[in-house]
Amino acid sequence: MSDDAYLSLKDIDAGYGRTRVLEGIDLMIGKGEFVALLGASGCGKTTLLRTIAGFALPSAGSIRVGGRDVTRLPPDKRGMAMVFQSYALWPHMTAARNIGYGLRLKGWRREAIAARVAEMEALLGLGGLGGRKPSELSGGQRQRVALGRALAVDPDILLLDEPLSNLDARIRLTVRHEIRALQQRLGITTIHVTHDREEAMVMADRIVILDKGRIAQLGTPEAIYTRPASAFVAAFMGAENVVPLDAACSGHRVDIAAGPLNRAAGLMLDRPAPPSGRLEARFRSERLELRRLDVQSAADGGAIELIGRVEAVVYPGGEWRHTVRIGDGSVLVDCPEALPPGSDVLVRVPASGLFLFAAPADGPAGASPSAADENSPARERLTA
Ligand SMILES: Nc1ncnc2c1ncn2[C@@H]1O[C@H](COP(=O)(O)OP(=O)(O)OP(=O)(O)O)[C@@H](O)[C@H]1O
Repeated sequence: MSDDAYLSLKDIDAGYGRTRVLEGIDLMIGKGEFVALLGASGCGKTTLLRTIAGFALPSAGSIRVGGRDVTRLPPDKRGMAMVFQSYALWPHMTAARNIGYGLRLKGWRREAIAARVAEMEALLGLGGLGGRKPSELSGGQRQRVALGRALAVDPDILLLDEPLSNLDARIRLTVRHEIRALQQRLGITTIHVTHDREEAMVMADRIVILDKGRIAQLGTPEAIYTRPASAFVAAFMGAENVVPLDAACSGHRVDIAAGPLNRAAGLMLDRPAPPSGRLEARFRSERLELRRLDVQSAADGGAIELIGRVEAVVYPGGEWRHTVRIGDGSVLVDCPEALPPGSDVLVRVPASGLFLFAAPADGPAGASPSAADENSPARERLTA
């Protein structure tokens, strides 16, 4: 995706008044691609979408579509259509008139509009509902009317601003698959703003992770999930367990010194290791092993072993979720069998599920040996 990008953003800065929201955004999107913009509330997702749409002007940079510079063009000259979070349907108009709204603005003839509206109603499963006002439709139906209005004008690019966030959880699951299937059938280039990680994962070809107005990572769902480029992306993609470790690293090799919170370990990573020194280790709560500390086991390498004590155990469904105190922090560990609170345990994290980053100067937010509770198993090992 380089020279043949269909939509290309080059060095975009944008904001409101003197507040800068987006900084140096470079983004290339291929024709027919579905890209999700994912990030925490306030990181600039909607601002980026509005800038692409032409509702906000960038203070620097350029936007091109199919080789044409659209940076200064008004929204209706960009060949794009947007579906808003609130749907923004006209309440006094029927579903059919809402769908045909953009066509009327373009001066289409009445019969041509009726034919196109009928086509959209059939495409979106709205048959028989065209005569209803938005207030007489369910949330999912309103959302489809909004989508119909956007697609009716046959845009080159479809922009979706959290269109599923007002739907209840069950309907969202169906609608996300419907939108993705429709997008693939029509082959329409689509940018979808969401703060729902799973929604981005199941819908998009590629995901852009935004952090404070900058692109933190851009890649396929699988690449971002399995190879997060930073501690921020790892945490955002669910690797929220964090412990500090001291390691000597070289190439892909990581040798972790025994510490109050962990046993010694030697790992070969499938990616280059971070620089030697204090590391921030991140991992998800799944695909871990939880063992009683007093049960002897042969260390088979390929994993780090953390020393902790079970504080709480709950059953959210599927596996038991343990809160394990490690030093003065805690991690969540899911496993098929429950170990009771108070159990001294080893948490095994396989190298394949471990993300290592240089620790920030002010230290990671997770467990720290310095403040380890006097009675913790970690402390016992330290003083043994
Ligand atoms: N019209 C505005 N005037 C001034 N500041 C604004 C305006 N709209 C948004 N902002 C600010 O710009 C920043 C980015 O907002 P934006 O709506 O793009 O974030 P977002 O990632 O879409 O958030 P959310 O997920 O909560 O919708 C926020 O700090 C927000 O307060």
